Amino acid sequence: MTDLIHRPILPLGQRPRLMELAEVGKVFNGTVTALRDMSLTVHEGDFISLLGPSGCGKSTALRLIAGLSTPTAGRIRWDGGQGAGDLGVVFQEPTLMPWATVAENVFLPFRLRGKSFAAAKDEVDQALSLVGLSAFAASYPRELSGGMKMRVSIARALVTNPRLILMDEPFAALDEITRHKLNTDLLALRERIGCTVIFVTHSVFESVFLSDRIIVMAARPGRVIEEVTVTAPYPRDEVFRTSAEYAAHCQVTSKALHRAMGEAA
Ligand SMILES: Nc1ncnc2c1ncn2[C@@H]1O[C@H](COP(=O)(O)OP(=O)(O)OP(=O)(O)O)[C@@H](O)[C@H]1O
Repeated sequence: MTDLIHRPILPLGQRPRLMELAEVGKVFNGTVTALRDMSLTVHEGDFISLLGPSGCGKSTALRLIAGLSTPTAGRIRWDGGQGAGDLGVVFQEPTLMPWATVAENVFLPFRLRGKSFAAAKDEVDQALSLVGLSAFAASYPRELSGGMKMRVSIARALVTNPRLILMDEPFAALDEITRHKLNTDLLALRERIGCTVIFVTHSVFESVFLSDRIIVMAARPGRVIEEVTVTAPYPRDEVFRTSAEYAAHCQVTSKALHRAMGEAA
């Protein structure tokens, strides 16, 4: 079986640069400044959360990085250039094709590139195994719970072995227990394949649990206010979630978010 590449995750400060945003801005219709002057360097292995109130430009930033929208100012640059399959995207809705099986849904990024199912089967099997859904390859989305649908969406995002996975509030619509479980599983997945993630969330608790870097943003206009580093080591699990260390990081991040929300434009 072709292995999805395992990329080693180096300690913060030693990671090679993957891509960067340099003074990136987005103005809609010449009037709405969705994002102003965002600079961010992403390193291989980073788990970065974009955290902020509604309207601070989190989704806009993600869409710009995904190439779904073009900046009106600044530049986005990938070290070594950006190739096909370098990006995987997970949205809040799993956006699965209801008429296709789980395996066919995960195969989609390859189908769009003209690859046959037979040629991609190893990767599809392995992605499904990574999200714990091997037994459901032949099932249809309607047969799955909300959490399982989201796992399919994650498998689809990582099946091409992307250098960067973008996740836009993927667990926001799920109940808290499922959300905690998927948070833990996402970190376990990261340990196994060494992926780089940019994750959009409204939740201080979720951002601290998952990330080693939290970019705190403010609205009107959308902009970065400060960066919080979460130094707690990985792997993180339910023990970490109930630890004093976790509570302390949540407090620091919460204060940063309050500063961001209190700032005048
Ligand atoms: N296509 C668009 N046309 C006009 N304005 C837009 C468009 N997309 C976003 N905006 C505006 O840009 C600002 C930032 O929106 P964005 O969706 O990036 O924020 P967000 O932080 O992701 O918010 P939420 O947490 O509510 O999803 C908002 O004021 C929004 O109304």
